[in-house]
Formats: sequence, C-alpha cells, structure tokens
Amino acid sequence: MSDDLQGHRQEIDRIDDQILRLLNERSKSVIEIGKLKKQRDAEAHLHTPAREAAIFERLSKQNTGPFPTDAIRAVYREIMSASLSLEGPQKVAYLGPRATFTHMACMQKFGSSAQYIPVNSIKDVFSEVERGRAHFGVVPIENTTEGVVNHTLDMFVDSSLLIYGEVLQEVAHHLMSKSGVAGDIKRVYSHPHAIAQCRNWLETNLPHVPVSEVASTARAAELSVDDPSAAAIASELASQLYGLKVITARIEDNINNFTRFLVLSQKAPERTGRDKTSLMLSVKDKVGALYDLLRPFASHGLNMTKIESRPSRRKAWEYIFFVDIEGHIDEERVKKAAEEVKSRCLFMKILGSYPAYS
Ligand SMILES: C=C(O[C@@H]1C=C(C(=O)O)C=C[C@H]1O)C(=O)O
Repeated sequence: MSDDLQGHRQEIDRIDDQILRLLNERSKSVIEIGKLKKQRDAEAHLHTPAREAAIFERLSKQNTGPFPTDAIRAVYREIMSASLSLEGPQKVAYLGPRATFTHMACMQKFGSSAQYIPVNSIKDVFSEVERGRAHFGVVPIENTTEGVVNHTLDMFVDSSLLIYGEVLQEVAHHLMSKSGVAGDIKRVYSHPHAIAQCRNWLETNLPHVPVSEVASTARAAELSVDDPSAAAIASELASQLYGLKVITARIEDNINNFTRFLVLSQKAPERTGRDKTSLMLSVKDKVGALYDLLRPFASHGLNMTKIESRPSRRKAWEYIFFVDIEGHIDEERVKKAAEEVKSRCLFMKILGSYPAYS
C-alpha cells in the first residue's frame, strides 16, 4: 500500500473516531430532550417532524461539499431514527408485507431504527393506531398512474385518527434473482400491478419467459431466493432484505411513477410554516352546492391542491369530498375559511394539518 493511501486512511480513522464521539454526545442531548418531552406530556409523540425538517434544511443549505447534499438527508435520517429510539420505541404499523413500497416510504420517514409492524390491510393499519398498539400508521393514498386509493379515503369517514404527515415514494421496479445472471431466468414472478407497470419492458427483453402473478412483490422476491431459475420484479429494499442481485434496474415503463403515503396518528404534529390541511366534507344535493362550498377557500387566498369525491355510502347520490389546501388550521385565514365552509355543508371534518412533503 502506498504511503499516501495509508495516510488518508489514518486521517479517515481519526475523523471517524471524532464522528463517533460526537454522535454519542449528540445522543445524550436527545435523551435529555426525550425526558423533557415526557415531563411536559407523558403521552406526547417523541418524533417531531418539524424539528427534523428544520435540521435537514439547515444542514443542506450550509453544505459546501464535496459531500453530496442529497446524502445529508439519508445520513441524518438514520442518525435521528437511531437517536429517537433512545427516547423510546417508535412503533409504526404499515400495510405489509415487508419490502413493499409502503415499507420503503416508512423507512424514508422513520429510518431503520423504528419498530415496524407490517399488517395485512389498510383497515388493520388504522386499528393498530386507534388501539394505541402503534404510535403511527402508514397507508398509501394516491399513485401517479393508478389514482387515488379509495379504501384509505373511506376509512377516514369513521376514524378519529389525524394525518400526521405525508411521504412521496418513487415506485421503481427492478428485476432481480439469486445469481443476478439474466441467462439463468426461466420464470418471472411479481404482483399484478408491478407486472402491468413493466409490460413493455418484459415484452421487449424477455418475450419468451413466462410471467406469474403472486400476492406481492415481496412474495416474488421470497420465491426467487430458493429458485435460482426464478427472477422477481420488486423494490430495491426487497433486493436488500432478501439478498437478491439486481439484473436490471428501473424496468418500469413509466419512469414518473410516485405513490403518496399518509402517516396517521392519534395526535397532531407541530406547525412548521410549510403545512397542508386535509378536510372531508359533504354537501347538500343541489345545483351549485359544491361551487358555493369551495368559494371561501378562494376568497381567503388559499391554494386548493386536491379534491376527490366518493359516494357517501349512507344515501344514494350523496357524495363526500376530500379536499387538501395549503396552510395550517391554526392560521387565521385557514380557520376562517374552514368555518365558512362548515356553515355551508352537511358535515365537515378536519383530517389534520401536517408538514407538506419536502
Ligand atoms: C431530539 C429531538 O427528538 C427527535 C430527534 C431528533 C434529532 O435527533 O435531532 C429530532 C427531532 C425528533 O424527532 C427533538 O425533538 O429535538
């Protein structure tokens, strides 16, 4: 080994010793903050997304490189996740199984030190959080190609849970197998949605290989672990968790495929200054009712970022609308608009004010 290389490695060892010492010093403050939070409110959430967002932003702005700014988020995600686990376990229920895109969204939001509880249905995610068995729940709400997840919207009708945050997760499919050698593939497994999203690629690149549908992309990965002639279309996380090698990355036909997830909780998060508010409301069945109803948002200068409608399931042709606006319910103009809207509709429920994804 050259002296130069040796010298640089010694320098890295010296710096890593300092980083480790500093991480432990940082952890001591986190533990103290955890105690203070519990003194103030024994039931308080320890996870504080507003503070985490401020840390990400401050460090990203300050970074002069060459360490990549994008990586600061990933590194600090894990530092804060591990630190939080010192304040107490963060239990997160999500629509499983492991290694799905919901699991990836969870990791993006809570890091790998949280305690994850994969459950079988969106309804079960809600009930885990309602019963206090998990602090947070993560469910998909909409996808750029497949649209809104109706089941999640429907669950809000009878649930008292609040939206605590949102996560945007890119849906990128990879072809993977045990050996990582394309020539070994005799069969491809995946979830029907993933297969549909990679249809053109499969027809062009593996025209004679049979494709079988299974219950999830994670199940596809599991099947490929034991069968060297099988390949799975699954997430990057699946390749890591199941020890599979990626043969071809990003085989989805539409590379602009994102799913938006909601974080659910019994409590509201702190205001950040970059928040969104979600509301659910229903209107009387008469001409212009929806137009009248939404006018207060415009007159108070509030940007409406989304509106979805669902049949109310209580009365034929009665609809429930789900509306997202920019701003926090503690802001005067948002409060005023919400009061005006409420007076014009059959019922209105605030599903939460939470930090907009950044
Ligand atoms: C330490 C805190 O608690 C948690 C840990 C954080 C950290 O490691 O910096 C930041 C926010 C919280 O999710 C805090 O609220 O400041």
